[in-house]
Amino acid sequence: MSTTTGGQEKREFQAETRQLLDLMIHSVYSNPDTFLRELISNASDALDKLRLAALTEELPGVDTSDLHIELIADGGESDSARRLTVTDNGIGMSREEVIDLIGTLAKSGTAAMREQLAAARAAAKDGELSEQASADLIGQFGIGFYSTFMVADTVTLVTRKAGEDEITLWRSSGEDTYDIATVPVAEAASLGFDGEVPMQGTAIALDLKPTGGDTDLPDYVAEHTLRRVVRTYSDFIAWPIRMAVPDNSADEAGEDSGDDESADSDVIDEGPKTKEETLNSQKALWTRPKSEVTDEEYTEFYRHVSHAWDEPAETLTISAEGTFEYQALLFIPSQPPFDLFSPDHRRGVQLYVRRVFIMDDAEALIPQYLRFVKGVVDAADLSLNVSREILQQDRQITAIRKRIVRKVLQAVNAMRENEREKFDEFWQHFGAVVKEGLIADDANREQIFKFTELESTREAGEGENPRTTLAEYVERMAEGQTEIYYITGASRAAVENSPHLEAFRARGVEVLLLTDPVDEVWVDAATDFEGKPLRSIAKGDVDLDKVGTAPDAKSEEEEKKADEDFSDLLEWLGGALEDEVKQVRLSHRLVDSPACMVGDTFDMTPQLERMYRANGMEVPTSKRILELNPKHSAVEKLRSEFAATSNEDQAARAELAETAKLLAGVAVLAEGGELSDPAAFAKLLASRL
Ligand SMILES: Nc1ncnc2c1ncn2[C@@H]1O[C@H](COP(=O)(O)OP(=O)(O)OP(=O)(O)O)[C@@H](O)[C@H]1O
Repeated sequence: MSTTTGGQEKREFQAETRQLLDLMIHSVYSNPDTFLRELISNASDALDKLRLAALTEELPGVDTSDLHIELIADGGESDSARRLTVTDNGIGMSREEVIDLIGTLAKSGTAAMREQLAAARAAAKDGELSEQASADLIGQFGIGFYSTFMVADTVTLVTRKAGEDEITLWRSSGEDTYDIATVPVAEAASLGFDGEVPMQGTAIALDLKPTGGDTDLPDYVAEHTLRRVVRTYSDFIAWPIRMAVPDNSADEAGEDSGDDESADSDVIDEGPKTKEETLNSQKALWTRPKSEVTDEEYTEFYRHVSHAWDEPAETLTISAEGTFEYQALLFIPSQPPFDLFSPDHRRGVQLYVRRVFIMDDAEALIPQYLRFVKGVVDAADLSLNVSREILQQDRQITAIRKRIVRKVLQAVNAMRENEREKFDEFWQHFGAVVKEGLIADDANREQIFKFTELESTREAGEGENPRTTLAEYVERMAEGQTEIYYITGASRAAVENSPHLEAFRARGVEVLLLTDPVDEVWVDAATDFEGKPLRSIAKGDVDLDKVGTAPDAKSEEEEKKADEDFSDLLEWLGGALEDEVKQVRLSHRLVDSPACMVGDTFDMTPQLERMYRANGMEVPTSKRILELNPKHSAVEKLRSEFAATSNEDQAARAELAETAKLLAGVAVLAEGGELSDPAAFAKLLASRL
């Protein structure tokens, strides 16, 4: 909803944005300093974009001679009249961009944000979020511009998009609405902004909250505070961050200053003399040796490039000289972004060419399965005009990507070997993503397998890792076992209780329990490990005769007899259930359960079919095989009743067919599957109670 008066409007924030603002204003985030990092980071991006636009001649004639960020600290008349303004002469924003980017939360984040906020509120006492819960939320969504409301009562943004003749003012005190006004440049004064209107770029003026009281905020117009915050969080920013500071040099220079001194003396009456100082060192972090950079500097740089608020789990530096000269500074995050599995997730690292920013999210540098890796690659020999399409085919980029992949995989492996807890967290957050590499990256599959940890039926001892690598699994394989057994399914609880496992359990044979959706796919792509085939225990026939130790091994004669005894029943059932299953046979994998469903070796599992369908693909439903346990009383009863009746007795046969359908339904439920017609099954079951 909005009210319009000419170019001026009062607009309401979206519900999510309002909730977020409320969170910002009413819960004190543990580190209010970060608002300045966010503003400087945005300003730096705006300067990068302007320089790039000028380089690629999108915006010819734009002034890039003195691109910089400026902090204007105004102590005002009293504590409550202090104002800090952050300006940049970068790309600026159009009115629409201000509404879209500043007035609204990033679109991809809104739904996720809404859910998380609701969940956090539901979990909180009286709907009030704790400091930690707010910090977690802020941390996950990286709230950028809105963090200004931690320190300011009113925020005013004035901006002019490069190449446009309008200036837009946006103002809000973080409640339900914001004001927005757009005027032609010539009428900038009519905006009523009581600061300097930028003729290029953006100015963000913060009318600061008082320093005393409950909030206990630092004084963000004090020189020492601003110096400290810039040094701590933004030292590496490539653009100068300037501020006017008291100039004592004139006093020290004494008479030598001559004419200048007397010229300046006119100004002295207006207040103390100041000079512009650059507060940051501007050193690109990736050009500095790792030993000279502190962890804090890396952390802040990581937060700048990734728009994240967590700590990096690993920091990797790569440097190459010779034919392809480049440097890379890469990070493995400790927390996953909320959209890691969303198709909109932006992948890739920033690309620079000789310190000049070229593009964000250069996906050609990182494969999809390492999409969580963030950072910078600075390549010496690329054209500044390089496009995404060209990057995809560039030999140098291919070589860099290969090296990055190798380095990241090595780092993950080292983490597993040396830092168990860190690896556990990494695997919990990113394991399912890395496993996509088992499908997509044949060349590195072996390397990925080294640290791919999977759940299994093995009972881990106290303090032991409950997951296993394939190499560890192979070492423990039972006597006579030549294949790696696994079962896939929707959850551990579902697969763990699946009837398919019974014979394996009885023989003490370990089975991998694979419950990530991606597992369904990589097991088909990576058909073996160290020459041992991977084998689904829910597909094909299993022959466990020579594997492990059977508690009640049946002799060949016994098996032959069972086959003979059941052959008529099985044949008849094949016909009676032909709409539901493609075959009915006796099982070698059941011990306690009466029946289970299996697929043919190359059939898709029902979960995989569902996954493909969820992704909009058309997949026919493949019929499965019903296996019966001849030792189970229900199956034995079915056999004897079948033997005691004839085909002529239609009512009796219909009843037997129903019993078989019940068994088939039970088999699906037991593996945690979905019945094709639950209502019919329920009705049938109820009629037998
Ligand atoms: N000084 C600025 N100049 C030009 N555009 C800006 C400026 N500040 C913000 N923006 C635009 O507004 C967008 C939103 O900024 P905001 O800080 O809220 O989020 P962000 O930086 O994109 O990401 P995150 O929320 O993850 O920090 C930016 O992406 C940018 O397009």
